[in-house]
Amino acid sequence: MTPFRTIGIIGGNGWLGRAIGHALLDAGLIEPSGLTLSCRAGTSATFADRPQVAWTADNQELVRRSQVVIVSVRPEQFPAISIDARDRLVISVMAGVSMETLLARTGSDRVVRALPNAAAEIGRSYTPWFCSDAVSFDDKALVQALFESCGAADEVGMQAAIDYLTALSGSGPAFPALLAEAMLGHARAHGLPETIARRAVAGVVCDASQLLAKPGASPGETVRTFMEYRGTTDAGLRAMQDAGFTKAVHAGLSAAAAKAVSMAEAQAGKDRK
Ligand SMILES: NC(=O)C1=CN([C@@H]2O[C@H](COP(=O)(O)OP(=O)(O)OC[C@H]3O[C@@H](n4cnc5c(N)ncnc54)[C@H](O)[C@@H]3O)[C@@H](O)[C@H]2O)C=CC1
Ligand SMILES: O=C(O)[C@@H]1CCC=N1
Repeated sequence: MTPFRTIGIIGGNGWLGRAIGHALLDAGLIEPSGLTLSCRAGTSATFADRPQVAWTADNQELVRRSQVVIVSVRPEQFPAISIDARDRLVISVMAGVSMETLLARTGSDRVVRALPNAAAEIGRSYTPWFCSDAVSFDDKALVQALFESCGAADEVGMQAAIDYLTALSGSGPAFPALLAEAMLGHARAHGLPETIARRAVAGVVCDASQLLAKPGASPGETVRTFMEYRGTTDAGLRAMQDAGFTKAVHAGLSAAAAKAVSMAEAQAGKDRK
């Protein structure tokens, strides 16, 4: 199935742009000759194994060649990009750039605000997306297929949910990394050999966490089941809670969500000036 004939990724050389490009090609959603990527140098060794993929430094040229335009530059790089993308389906994956800003700066009325995460690189992103009124039923099916090539995806009906989820699932891959780093530091301080410490931490954070992916699994029930042993895990969980674990997680998510909102307001403010 190749539902897209032409797609362009502005910032196709970046972490997320590259991951999306690879996912689309690997899923067979686009032929290499239908994919155009832009970067400031105008060429890159990325996708060298697929020489039909086109590179350009000219983002308007990318728009000209593409029915679907994905914007994947950093939010602070977006104001420097001047494109007229009317009649194109525009998909932004940028954190903290509002629908209103995207509509105003791209000239398109068919705009999607999506928030994948870094696990797109391994086909395991969770990507919520929100769209403007003019996005058609067929466009929506394409957007869902596009992000399912990177993992799981859901349309959400409220833009505010995207700002919130920017924090929860967009930034999310960094949070288990922080937990793993804290565990590693503790294991090292207890004299564990580095290899064993790393294997033990990966065993917990990457492997044992998959218990939560079992059908019907519930994080709350898992915690309660462990606590019922009144043993080592219960002692550990209680000490973590007493030290403010849940409070720290909630504070982190609130700070990240507030940052997404303030970034969007700052971009909109620049447009009003
Ligand atoms: N990396 C992540 O985990 C996630 C990133 N995002 C969003 O995705 C966007 C991209 O993030 P990353 O890929 O991580 O950043 P990145 O810095 O790796 O990639 C951005 C790319 O855009 C290129 N670029 C900058 N200006 C350009 C221009 N005028 N024309 C063409 N290319 C240009 C840069 O050279 C770079 O290769 C950001 O807005 C970020 O908020 C969203 C969710 C997760
Ligand atoms: O940290 C950031 O701003 C971006 C958005 C989500 C992940 N990375």
